[in-house]
Amino acid sequence: MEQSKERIGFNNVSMKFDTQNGPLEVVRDMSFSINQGDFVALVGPSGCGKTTLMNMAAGFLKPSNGTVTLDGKEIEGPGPDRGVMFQEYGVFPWLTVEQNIAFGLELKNNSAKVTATEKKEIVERYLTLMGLADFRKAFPKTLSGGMRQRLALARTYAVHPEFILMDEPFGALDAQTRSAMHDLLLQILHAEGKTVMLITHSVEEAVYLANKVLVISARPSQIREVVDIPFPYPRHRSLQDTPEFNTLRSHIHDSVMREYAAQEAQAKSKVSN
Ligand SMILES: Nc1ncnc2c1ncn2[C@@H]1O[C@H](COP(=O)(O)OP(=O)(O)OP(=O)(O)O)[C@@H](O)[C@H]1O
Repeated sequence: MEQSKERIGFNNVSMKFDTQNGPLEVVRDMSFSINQGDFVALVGPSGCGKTTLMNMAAGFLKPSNGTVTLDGKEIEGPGPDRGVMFQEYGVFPWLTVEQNIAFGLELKNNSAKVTATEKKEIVERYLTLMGLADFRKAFPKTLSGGMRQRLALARTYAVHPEFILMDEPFGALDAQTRSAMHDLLLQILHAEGKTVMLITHSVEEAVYLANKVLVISARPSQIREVVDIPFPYPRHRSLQDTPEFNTLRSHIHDSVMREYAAQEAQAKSKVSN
């Protein structure tokens, strides 16, 4: 499939929530495309509406106005083509580590015909890749936050979704594991050619992983800036030490900080009114 074909489209999307304090306009008339093979990272101030946008792509929320489409058709609900990983990990506490990884494959079993042997191989592969092999029989509550996050990553990757939608997937990891998980994700994408939407608070992570970074404005959110990240894949960690990487990182960082300041100013003016 050609690289530039639109897969997920946000078309004049607006979102208003009814809250105890009246209507809250979270997203205003936003349009952007996620094309085949894109890795799109969304950065912006806390509470600006990034998770809301991801929920729309996942099919958990419908916009108040406008449409979110997949291959030109309006998204009506979640589907196995979109693997979603939320901030709060998304692992089932009543299943062991290996049962958690196998869970999505069992669901997929009906449609995509994963045999029992293949399922075992996939589970083993991700237990090893995520450093969880010694904990296969453990329940999530006995794992550290970082291990639970690795388990959630394993669950998301194991079902081989066409799209990976991730909300702060690496937030609970220590710096070394985070770095290893970045490289693992890049490897998987390189091998399997997926399309990714990532929400992150780390500008460095966004620039290292993505080919396009969207800077989202203070609420009501709009796209403040689209920054193309020109570094070819596969990428290596040494990229992060180059002047080109640092120039992009500081540019995006400044842009995000301006939006933080705008959001703070908005909040202060509400308090003083
Ligand atoms: N179902 C809902 N009902 C009412 N308000 C909501 C609902 N979902 C989200 N909001 C509000 O919409 C705003 C945007 O929330 P959202 O979680 O999308 O932001 P975010 O950019 O992902 O934040 P963060 O970076 O802190 O995770 C917040 O003010 C939140 O309180």
